[in-house]
Amino acid sequence: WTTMSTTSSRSSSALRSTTTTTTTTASVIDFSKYEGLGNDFILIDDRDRDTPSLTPDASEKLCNRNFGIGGDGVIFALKPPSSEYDFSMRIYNSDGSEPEMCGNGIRCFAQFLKDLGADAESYNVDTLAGKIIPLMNDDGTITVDMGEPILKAADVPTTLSANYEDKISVVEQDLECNGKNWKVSAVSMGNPHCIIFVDDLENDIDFESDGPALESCTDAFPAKTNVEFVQVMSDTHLKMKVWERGAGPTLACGTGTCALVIAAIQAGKIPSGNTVRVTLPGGDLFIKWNKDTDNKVFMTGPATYTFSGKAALK
Ligand SMILES: N[C@H](CCC[C@H](N)C(=O)O)C(=O)O
Repeated sequence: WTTMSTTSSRSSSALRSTTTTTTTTASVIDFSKYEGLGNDFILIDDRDRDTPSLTPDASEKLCNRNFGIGGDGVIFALKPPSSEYDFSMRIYNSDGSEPEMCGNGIRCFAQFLKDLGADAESYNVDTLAGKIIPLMNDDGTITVDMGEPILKAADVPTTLSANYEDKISVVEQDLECNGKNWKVSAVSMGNPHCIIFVDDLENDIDFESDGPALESCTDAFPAKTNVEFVQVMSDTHLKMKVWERGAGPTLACGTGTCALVIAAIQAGKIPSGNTVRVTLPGGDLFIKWNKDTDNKVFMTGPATYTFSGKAALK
């Protein structure tokens, strides 16, 4: 893909014009855009590769909403590491950092595969958070087996002390950050989440200030963290706002929604055993934690194609 720009100049001695042609050659990539409750991703078909075809830096540039395509991250569909899997998924956040997993992203990933012609009902996907299994529902939603929550403090990772159930879970522990004292719960879904329960989402937090401060509170979260502020509406309905690690304020966070339901149950704010509706800025997700059986977390929600195109790599 080249742009031809010609400039002509007229020499003082003659009216001959000289044309110099400059060409700007940049490689061009094919992409598709998908979103899950407004958490939007650039999807790249790298199914013939083991590793992403784009660097974190190129991905960050593509996520720029003025100078690039725009997105909360770039997701790569890669060949599987073994016959145990159908595909591998890798993701870069919009700041170029690489998280272990992405809940809205894996639904978009599954829809992308379906639109590329894969016709399975479910997929075994290899991720940095382990095996994740999206199931395509007849109504167009996607239910994802997100695996088991990670509650052991050292594995989240968090330095906050464990204080619950065999002293492995971090539930409503004290943390001072951004000049405020917080009650923090810490859960990982492969990626770390700092969960804070508030009485009033709109008035109890200074989101644009508290969010980034907690995200980067590496004393408590050595790998930084996603931050979910949660208001309990009923035993089966929660409301949340999310400040994501490496992406900032997003309209939805699937792993964060799973994590906050786990934290709400661990903290005794809602009973276990139900499917919980979580209202995010971008819409609702439905979460079920099989706490007393296989300990797996299931998330159900939409994944929507928005557009495809070609983009210049800068
Ligand atoms: N920003 C997250 C990754 C994306 C997670 C979120 N978009 C989701 O839907 O789970 C992190 O650095 O852990």
